[in-house]
Amino acid sequence: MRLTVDAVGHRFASGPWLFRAVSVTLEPGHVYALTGPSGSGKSTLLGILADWIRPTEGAVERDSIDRVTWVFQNPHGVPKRRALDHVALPLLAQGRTPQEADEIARGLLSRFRLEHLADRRFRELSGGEAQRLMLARGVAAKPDLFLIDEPTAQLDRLSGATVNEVLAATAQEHSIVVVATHDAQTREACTDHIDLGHFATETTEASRTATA
Ligand SMILES: Nc1ncnc2c1ncn2[C@@H]1O[C@H](COP(=O)(O)OP(=O)(O)OP(=O)(O)O)[C@@H](O)[C@H]1O
Repeated sequence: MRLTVDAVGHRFASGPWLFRAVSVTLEPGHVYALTGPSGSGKSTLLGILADWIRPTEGAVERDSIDRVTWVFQNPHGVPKRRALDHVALPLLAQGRTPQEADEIARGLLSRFRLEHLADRRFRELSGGEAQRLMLARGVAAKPDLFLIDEPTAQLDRLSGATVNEVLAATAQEHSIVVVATHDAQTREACTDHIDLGHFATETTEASRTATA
C-alpha cells in the first residue's frame, strides 16, 4: 500500500496557485503532519489525497488505497449514543460479533485514554474527549487512508493537549495517516512532516501578502 503524489499543483478556477510541484510518497505506519499557513491549501490537498478533488496538475497514484476515513475539526457523534457504541459500530459493520466488537472497542477506548467514559453519552463528552473518540472510531474503521483535519482547532489548549498526547496512537501497520494542522504540538506528535509552505509559488505568496 502506498500513495504517491507526483508534481501536484492546484488552483481553483482563475484563482492563484495554492501550491505547485508537491511530490511525496506516503506509506503505512506513518503519521504525517501537513502544515502550512492558513489558506495554503492543506484541506485542499487532503481532498486531493482522498480523490475528492482532481489536482490542476500532476498525478496521485493510489496503490491499494480503497477505504478512506476523515475526522474533521468538529467531532460529529450521535448525542444519545454511548462512547463505546461509536467505536463498536464500525467493527460490527466489519462482521464482528457484538461481544467481539465491544471487546475491541474497549481496547481502543483505552488506547485513546477514554476507557472510563465507555458508557458516557456522546453529548456528555468534553470537546477533547469527543475528538479523541473520533480518532478511536477512525482507527476502528481500519481505513487504508486516515485523514484528520485540524483536530485541535476548536479546542482550548488543555483539551488540545490531550488530543495531541494520543495522536500517535492512530498509527497502524496498514494505514496511512495524514493530519492537517496549525498546531506546533500536533506536528510534534506526528512521525513525519510535510510543510506545504515549501511548495507555495511566488504568485501564491504575492497574493497572500496582498490580501493580508
Ligand atoms: N471549492 C473552492 N473553490 C474556490 N476556492 C476554494 C475552494 N476551496 C477552498 N478554496 C480556497 O482555497 C484556499 C485554500 O483553502 P484550504 O481550505 O485548502 O486551505 P487551508 O490551508 O486548509 O486553510 P486553513 O488552515 O485556514 O483551514 C483558500 O483561499 C480557500 O478560500
